[in-house]
Amino acid sequence: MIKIAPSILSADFSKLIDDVNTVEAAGCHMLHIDVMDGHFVPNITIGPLVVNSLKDKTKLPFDVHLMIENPDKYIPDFIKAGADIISVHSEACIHLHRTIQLIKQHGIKACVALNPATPLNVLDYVLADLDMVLIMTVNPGFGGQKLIEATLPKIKKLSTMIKDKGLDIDIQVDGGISPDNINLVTSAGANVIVAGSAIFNSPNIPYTVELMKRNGTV
Ligand SMILES: O=C(CO)[C@H](O)[C@H](O)COP(=O)(O)O
Ligand SMILES: [Fe+2]
Repeated sequence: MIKIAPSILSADFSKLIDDVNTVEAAGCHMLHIDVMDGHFVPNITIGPLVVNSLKDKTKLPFDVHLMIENPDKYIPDFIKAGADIISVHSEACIHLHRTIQLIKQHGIKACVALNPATPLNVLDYVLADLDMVLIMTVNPGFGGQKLIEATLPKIKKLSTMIKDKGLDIDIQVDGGISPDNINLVTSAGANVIVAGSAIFNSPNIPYTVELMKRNGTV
């Protein structure tokens, strides 16, 4: 079964909790929270204070996508704020193994995100420690971009790698995904689908979520 993770990057921040309640009622599975620092990516979004303010207002698990330099410094703050799974970018981690252990020591799930140009072999010696791998299908930094189709063979290759090793690891994809192209990523092997603009800019969010589930079923 695929899981839908709406990205609040495209929500209306002036009524954030209403938008969160809408996607929860629409049957989404987790809340994707994009954290950007203006250094690792050319955009600035939200920090632990905002994450914490949402925590007791929804039952959705918090999937925190850290697009920041030096993530080790902020991981404990995001865990205290309510993160249930944290994604760090391999490109931002000098000591990737240590960072993964830091997340897991706190008893939450760990995920490594890879930019479109980053090869899968950065995962060679850490894959078995992960709960999820995030394959970016756009260059991180902004919502509303077009899916880069060159990332599709990478999803497929990762799916084969995971099966060949007998591991149980989710494959998340993020960027440019809509009801019209979700089948491309799910048929390649992705099972956790992030969507920001396709969901929050939709005039009928429950219908769009339903369509994503239906079109994404392989
Ligand atoms: O991590 C991200 C951008 O760096 C966002 O999660 C992603 O872009 C979602 O937005 P959209 O579905 O509109 O592409
Ligand atoms: Fe994201």
